[in-house]
Amino acid sequence: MTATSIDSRRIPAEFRPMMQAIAETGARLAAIIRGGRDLGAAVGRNSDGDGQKALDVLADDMFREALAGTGVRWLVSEEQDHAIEVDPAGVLAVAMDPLDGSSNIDTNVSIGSIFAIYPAEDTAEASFLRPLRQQIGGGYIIYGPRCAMMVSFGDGVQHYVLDPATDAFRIENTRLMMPDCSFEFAINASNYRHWARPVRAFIDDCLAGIDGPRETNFNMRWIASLVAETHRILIRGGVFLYPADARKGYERGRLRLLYECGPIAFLIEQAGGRASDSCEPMLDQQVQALHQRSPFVFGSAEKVARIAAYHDLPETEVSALFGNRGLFRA
Ligand SMILES: O=P(O)(O)OC[C@H]1O[C@](O)(COP(=O)(O)O)[C@@H](O)[C@@H]1O
Ligand SMILES: [Mg+2]
Ligand SMILES: [Mg+2]
Repeated sequence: MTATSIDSRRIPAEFRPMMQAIAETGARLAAIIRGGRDLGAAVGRNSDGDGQKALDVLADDMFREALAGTGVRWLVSEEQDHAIEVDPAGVLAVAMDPLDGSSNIDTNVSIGSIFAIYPAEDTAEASFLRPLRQQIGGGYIIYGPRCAMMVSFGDGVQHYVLDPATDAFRIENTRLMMPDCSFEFAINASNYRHWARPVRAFIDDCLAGIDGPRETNFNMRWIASLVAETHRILIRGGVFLYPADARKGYERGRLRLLYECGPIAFLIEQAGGRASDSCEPMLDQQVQALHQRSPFVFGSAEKVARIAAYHDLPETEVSALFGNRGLFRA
């Protein structure tokens, strides 16, 4: 059996061995997901208290083994409490969500792997506890009807698709730009009662459709796989929200800053969109802890700016009926 390859012509030389390892592991995982059984079996809990499925653990082991000897010094994973020194001679630091969307494993819905790349420093802390804007690369692999990869090294987003006939990730788009307008929003609406007023007000105004202040009908989507939502938004536009809410443990949202929000925000900005923690640009955030969570909003630039604007409204206006909100007065 030949090894999976990736068209590496647009990948800077220093990242090629690492990207080859990520591509090979992604293709192996795609094959396992296509044919596997019991991948969704519960096997334990990670340091953050999240349940681990068999595929979470398998993906974590596979990426860790594959990245040895590829220029990676430090590795952080959602499934590991602490950073691991993979190779003292490495010059890169990689933070990974090895398997994103694990609640969807049993249901045959798209899942993925997410990675953020930083320059390696002398310690794991210095390599990862830094502003997200210091990323030098980031991307994801999506295991869906097609296995595809989106990756950026700071010069646009490259879109690859795994061709099953050749076992090669061929490049589909060398500089993907997301549509700047769309009428789709993604949020887990079952949490409505727990949201802060500005989030409720934004969603109320979308739901009011043509009869509301936006005078437009919207569609709602929620896949519960960050990678799948990102892929749709990069291809078709729209906006994603996982805000902070009043549930215990969700005061800072659900998604992890270092290996979920950071790399997705990096890709979205590179594709012409915007990403925030609801108010401030996501890439301006400073990572304080490896498994820290953050509220996360991303997508078409205008929508992300609008959501931040709702947070600036005075309390009386977010509580008011939409017709009275200052945002919609001439
Ligand atoms: O189940 P919820 O609260 O809707 O959360 C869904 C979110 O959780 C996640 O599954 C978290 O990722 P993991 O599966 O890697 O823990 C995201 O992919 C998704 O956006
Ligand atoms: Mg995840
Ligand atoms: Mg995960």
